Amino acid sequence: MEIGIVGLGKMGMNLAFNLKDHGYDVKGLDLSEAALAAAKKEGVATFTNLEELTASFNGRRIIWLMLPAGEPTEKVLEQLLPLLSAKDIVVEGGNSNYKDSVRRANTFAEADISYFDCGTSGGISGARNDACLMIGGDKEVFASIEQLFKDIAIENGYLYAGASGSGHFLKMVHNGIEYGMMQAIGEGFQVVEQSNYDFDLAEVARVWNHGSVVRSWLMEIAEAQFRQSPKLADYRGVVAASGEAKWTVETALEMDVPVPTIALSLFMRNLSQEDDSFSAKVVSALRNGFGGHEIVKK
Ligand SMILES: O=C(O)[C@H](O)[C@@H](O)[C@H](O)[C@H](O)COP(=O)(O)O
Repeated sequence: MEIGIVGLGKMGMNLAFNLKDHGYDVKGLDLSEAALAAAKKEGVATFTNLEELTASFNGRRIIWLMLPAGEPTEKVLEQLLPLLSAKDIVVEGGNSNYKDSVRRANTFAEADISYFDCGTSGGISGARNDACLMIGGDKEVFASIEQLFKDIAIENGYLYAGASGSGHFLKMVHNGIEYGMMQAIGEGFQVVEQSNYDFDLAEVARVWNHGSVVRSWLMEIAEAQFRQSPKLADYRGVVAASGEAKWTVETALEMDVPVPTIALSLFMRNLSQEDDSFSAKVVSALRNGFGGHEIVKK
């Protein structure tokens, strides 16, 4: 089966190799020469533009996008639409907002092109060997390409989630949960680290990974990181947020569903980006104003 991967970044490249391992005729497109060379070395046919990529198929095209969400994905989809034919298939595997996925699926449906939103989890190693996939789109067309998802996913690691948008909806909520779990692990280890005991954090993570309620992949990652850098002394506590937890909170607000843990986890990341927050300065000024409490000056 021929399949085109647009975007040979960390995720796309490994997905291409995963597909290659499963006998697919993989075609890769990227703007980076280094990425194209790396893909070619592993037997992926490489392309530098969508026209040539789409023209290279012998039959029904399956184009899998693995691009940063937002503008890059939107632009490529706009360019791709006129190059495809009825019955072709698009799989969008980035971290897109599910509302964008619904809109895009409707646009492609007008040209009789099936559009699947595919929430992809498991990081780089997942993309390479055993992905976790949440897929939204037409059920019958999904059945016709189900083997594709089965092949690249871990056993039991794919789900036909429902109508368009449902795949990215699930991935959005998944990432909200991810934020909450990571924040809780971070807070717990701060208490452990600042206690009067002389704990070896890697060893704490190790024992929690064996039989405890909180054993998990995240805890395994914590163990590995603490082994590399026992107190993370060379790290700064600055954490980015790509958008999905924010969408989870926005969606929950629209639905009147309380998500305090996910919301606070998101706010903690936002706060981590500020060296010295203005809100804390205001609180300090107010406290000084009514109580004469000391202001810590620069
Ligand atoms: O399930 C996954 O494999 C992850 O969720 C993955 O998608 C990644 O971690 C996010 O892109 C990071 O998101 P943040 O930048 O918001 O932490």
